[in-house]
Order: sequence, then C-alpha cells, then structure tokens
Amino acid sequence: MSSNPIRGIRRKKSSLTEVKIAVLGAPGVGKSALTVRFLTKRYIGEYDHQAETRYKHEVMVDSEPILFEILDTCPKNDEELPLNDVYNWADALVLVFAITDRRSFNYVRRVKQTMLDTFEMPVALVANKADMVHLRQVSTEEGEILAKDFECCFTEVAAAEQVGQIAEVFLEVCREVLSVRRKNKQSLLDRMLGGKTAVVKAYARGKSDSALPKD
Ligand SMILES: Nc1nc2c(ncn2[C@@H]2O[C@H](COP(=O)(O)OP(=O)(O)OP(=O)(O)O)[C@@H](O)[C@H]2O)c(=O)[nH]1
Repeated sequence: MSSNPIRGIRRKKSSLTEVKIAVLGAPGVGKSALTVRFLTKRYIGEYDHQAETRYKHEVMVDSEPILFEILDTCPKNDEELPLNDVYNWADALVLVFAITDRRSFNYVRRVKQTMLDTFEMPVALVANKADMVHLRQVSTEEGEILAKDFECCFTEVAAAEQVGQIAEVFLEVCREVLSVRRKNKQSLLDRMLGGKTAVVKAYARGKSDSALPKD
C-alpha cells in the first residue's frame, strides 16, 4: 500500500454524502483484500500492515455520489475485539469471517454480542475465501443462521476471484445507511412539525408542478 491511505476525489466536505463503514473480523480473514477489491477492483494477495487503515473514496450509488470512508481494522489476535470508538464512528459494519476458519466465525459472533443493545446500525455478514471449499470449516447454512440471528444480509464471496459481488456488499450496506437516515430525518420532521404536517403538505401542493419531484 502507498504511504497515504486517503484516496479518492476530494471536494468541499458539505457537497458529498458520507458513509462510514468499519470492516471487522479476525486476523487473516481477508478484510484488506475485500476492502481493496471494492475500492480498486484489484486483488493484492499480501497486505503488510500492522495497524488499521482508513480509506476515503467516492463511489456512485444509484446515481448519487457517496463518499465512502472505510476503516479496515487490524486486530492483533482473535481475542482483541473492536473498541466502542469504532462503533461510535461507524454508520455500518461489514463483519467478515473465512469459511476456512471456524475461529473467525466465532469471532464475528463475539463482536456482535459485545455491540448488542448498545449500538444499532446496518450490518453485512460476509463469508470470505469461498474459493477454498476443500478447506471449508463453516457451512453456508451456519452463515445464514447467524445472519438471521443478526437480522442482516449474508453473502459468501471470494475476494481472490470476485469483483461485482464484493462491491454489492458495500453498496447494499450503504443503501441501508441512507434509508435509515431518511427515516430518521422524516420522523424528526414529523415530531418537530407535529400536527402542522398537513398544512405544510397543502402548501407544497400549491407550488408549480415543475418545482415538485414527480411521484
Ligand atoms: N484463497 C483466498 N485467499 C484469500 C482471499 N481473501 C484473502 N485471502 C488471503 O488471506 C490472507 C489474509 O488476507 P488479508 O486481506 O490481509 O486479511 P485481513 O483480514 O486484512 O488480515 P489482518 O490485517 O491481519 O487482520 C492473504 O494471504 C490473502 O491473500 C480469498 O478470497 N481467497
């Protein structure tokens, strides 16, 4: 990796919607491989980094430019769980385990347990190294059951071989973040306006048609 991990197009901060995603998982599951695949479409087999890396990159999501900030975490061992700072920072999590490593499956389970009840945000559960079926230790069904438990989506991928499926994991979790934000904004607006909502709607209808979004 280059010495400057902050990449992507820079603009005025206010002009872009930002979505912060933390990629979590036990050591060696392919967090960096997945992150770099998404950001560059490339697969680089060996990443020599001893500390977490933060990337910034602009990506079009459903025709809207989004500034992704991705935190590629780097636990020293599978006893080291993410600190609350990570959950406070992130808008969403990508939880990664490797199908070849049962301990990494248990790691994501522990991560979810520690954040339960305190932090609520969109999560994507990802099983990586799906190309290594001959060394499989975790079945697809186990992944699906865990995702049901987490109430999140689940995808089996191989960072070594795939591009589109990996991008879709990040794009989908981003869409969830945007959807949650829209709902929160709407409910805040509803609470602020209280009974006045109907009046505002009536006023909006009074604007010329060209000023209103088409239904
Ligand atoms: N076969 C295979 N190997 C993979 C895949 N993804 C990553 N790897 C390999 O797994 C090893 C670890 O990948 P990393 O991306 O460094 O994993 P990480 O989770 O970022 O590791 P830490 O930074 O130590 O936490 C490397 O040797 C990668 O080449 C994959 O989909 N298939």
